[in-house]
This record gives sequence, structure tokens and C-alpha cells, in this order.
Amino acid sequence: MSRPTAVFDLDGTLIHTAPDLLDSLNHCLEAAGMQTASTSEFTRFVGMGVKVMLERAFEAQQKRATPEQFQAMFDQFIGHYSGNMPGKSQPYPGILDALDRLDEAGFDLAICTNKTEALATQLIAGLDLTRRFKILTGGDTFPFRKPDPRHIIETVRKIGNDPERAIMVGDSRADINAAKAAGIPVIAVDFGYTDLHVREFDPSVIISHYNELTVELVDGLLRAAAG
Ligand SMILES: O=C(O)COP(=O)(O)O
Ligand SMILES: [Mg+2]
Repeated sequence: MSRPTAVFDLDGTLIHTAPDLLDSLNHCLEAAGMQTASTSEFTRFVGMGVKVMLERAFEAQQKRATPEQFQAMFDQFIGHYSGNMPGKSQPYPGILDALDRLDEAGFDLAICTNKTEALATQLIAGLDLTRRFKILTGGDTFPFRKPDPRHIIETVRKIGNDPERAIMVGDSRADINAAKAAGIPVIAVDFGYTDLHVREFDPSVIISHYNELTVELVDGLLRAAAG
């Protein structure tokens, strides 16, 4: 039997990246002569990758960009964000101990993010976390991404594991809906980036700190899912 897999979202779940993403977004908005975004606006923009974040920022100000202007802003964002990495971004309290616990219990650890694979890989390396994860897939790794359930399923399959013995940990509706559509139990953190409280998306469990992410909790969810 393959090893069980714990799949983690990145932004707002493993790593608190909001200050850097917001800095880079506001750098681009200012350069375009637009208003800067607040933290609460940012939580509505994030979750579906950089392109969607920029589109939502334009919509919020009822502004339109030509495809060329949009591409230029996208390139500027990537340059600014990647140039300042890892910046102020930090793993959430308790996550490293939680990863250790799962690792010691025989879980393979995976990252499934809507960030581009290159940016996510650079960030995880910059924080010296690469060796902890068997795989990282981004929003551009496959022709589909969260909330498409195949993003999680194919991430697990790529390491040769069985999606029926996987759990997802995430902070947003995309994570929760993708996991539910995949039939994978999902633990939602309530400290990430979401416009509505995660309870609205009906995850299997909600945690407020990683000391709640125990092997017992995860094993219980896997047993319940196996029926
Ligand atoms: O960067 C984003 O928009 C989303 O990234 P996440 O899937 O890791 O939350
Ligand atoms: Mg997230």
C-alpha cells in the first residue's frame, strides 16, 4: 500500500505571504497610477494566482487594461515579487512541528498551490523548506488548477500515491471545493486569506493553530473517508 499523503496549500496556509504579495501588487498599481489596495481587499483578490489577482484589482477600481498593459503589469509583478523573495514571508506558527509529526508518522508531504510553480518553488527554497516536500505543483503545472479536483488528485498521483489516502489542508474556497470534489477530507485553517469565513465552505474540520494538526486528527479523517 502506498504511503498516505498530506497536501498543503501555500499562500495563507503554509506561509504568511500576504505582506509581500500586497507590497508587490501595490508597487504595480502605483506605477500604473491606480489606487493601492488594502489588506482586506487583498484577501478578496488572492487565491487564484497572480493573473486573477490583477484582474480583480482592476475590476475593484472599474479600470480596464489593454492586453499589452495587463501583460506589462503581470511581468512587473513577477519581477518585483520574485526579486524580493522570501521578503517578509514566514511559515505559520507551529507548522514546522506539524510537518515533522506527519513525516515521522509516515506521511508524504506535498504542496498544491495556485501560485506559479516557479514562484512557489523559489519561495519554498528561499525559506529552506524544499527537502520537506515530495512534490510541489503550481497553478501552471497542469492544464487545470484548484478548484478543479484534478489539481489535488494529480499532485498525489505524481508521487505514486493513492488519492484515496490523502488529506488536504487549505485556507480558501478553492482548496476546500477542490478537495470536496475529489472526495478528499479537507482541514481548513481559519487564519489565511479568504473573503468569507472558511466555515461557509463546509470543510471537514477547521483549525486555528497548527498544534491542532495532529496525526490522530488526520488518521481519523482518513478512516472516516474510507468508510
Ligand atoms: O497565489 C495565489 O493566488 C494562490 O496561492 P495558493 O493556492 O497557494 O493559496
Ligand atoms: Mg491559499
